[in-house]
Amino acid sequence: MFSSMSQYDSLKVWLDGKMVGYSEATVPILTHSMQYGSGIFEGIRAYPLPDGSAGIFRLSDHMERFVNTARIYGMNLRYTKEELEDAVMEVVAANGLSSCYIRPFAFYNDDRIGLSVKDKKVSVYIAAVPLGNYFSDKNSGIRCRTSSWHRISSSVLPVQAKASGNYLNSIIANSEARRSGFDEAILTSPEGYLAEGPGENIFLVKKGKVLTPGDESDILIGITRDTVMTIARDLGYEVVARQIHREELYIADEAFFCGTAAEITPIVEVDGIRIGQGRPGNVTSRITEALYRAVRGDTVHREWITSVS
Ligand SMILES: CCC[C@H](NCc1c(COP(=O)(O)O)cnc(C)c1O)C(=O)O
Repeated sequence: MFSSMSQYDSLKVWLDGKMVGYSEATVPILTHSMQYGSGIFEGIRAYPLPDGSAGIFRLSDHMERFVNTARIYGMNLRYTKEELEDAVMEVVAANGLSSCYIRPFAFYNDDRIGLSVKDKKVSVYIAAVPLGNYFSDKNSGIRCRTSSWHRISSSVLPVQAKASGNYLNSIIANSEARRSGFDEAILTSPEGYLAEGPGENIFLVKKGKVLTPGDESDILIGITRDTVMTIARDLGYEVVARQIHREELYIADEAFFCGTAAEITPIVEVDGIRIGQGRPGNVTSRITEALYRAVRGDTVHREWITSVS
């Protein structure tokens, strides 16, 4: 028998418009999205603000991507972006979490066998859970390997949609990296250009310039990536989004992942080759400090913060 106990049992979840206890939010085991990876989701962080309230970071941008992902897959969410933003705020408030990771999820809540999604009910839930560092050795930097699996191509699946099925590509790459003794994978395109991590976007620093794969790359257009590009420009760095050859990783002065869960995680080694000094670089540290201030609402970008008390 599966254990019904979970570390989240005390939490409340928003499910199809109602707040329910975590252990009541269950679905039949033959549910379509459990069988075929047809769910869609978001990952959002809230950080404690000086007044003790929770500051949800770039809520509107995340929920816009969520509704866009549903649109790409033709899923009828039955809720507007604004209604879902209110629901996110309700979940954070109901759980009294000033610092948390928020997971909106939409899925085909129907357990009839078969791939077709026609006439299948779409359910939406929103959970908020405590989350610390995504990588345990985040501060000292992580060791990565380029994956033997390429990033999914937008000719195969919509890479700008945050859909569960995309994460099989992420999982197989991350598993290969971990099995071979590394902390994370770095995925490239079939042509050998840099793409991103399994759950993160990637940046390089070279001669003071901040580089990241361009929007035309097969990557999820990350919200933290956009934040980092804005912060880097605010700090006076030239930011270049372009196609990046894999080998540019090996000669970079600095490299780092960014994402809602990963925040900014320095990369100090790739495929056994030390990046820069083999420790987090100065540009990475300056951007990290500025992000730390931004998510706590004490910089010019107050529009990024939605406060929930
Ligand atoms: C398991 C997925 C976790 C999720 N990954 C986010 C993510 C990012 C960064 O996007 P953003 O900055 O908008 O978060 C980039 N690329 C991929 C494939 C991602 O899954 C996260 O919450 O960070």
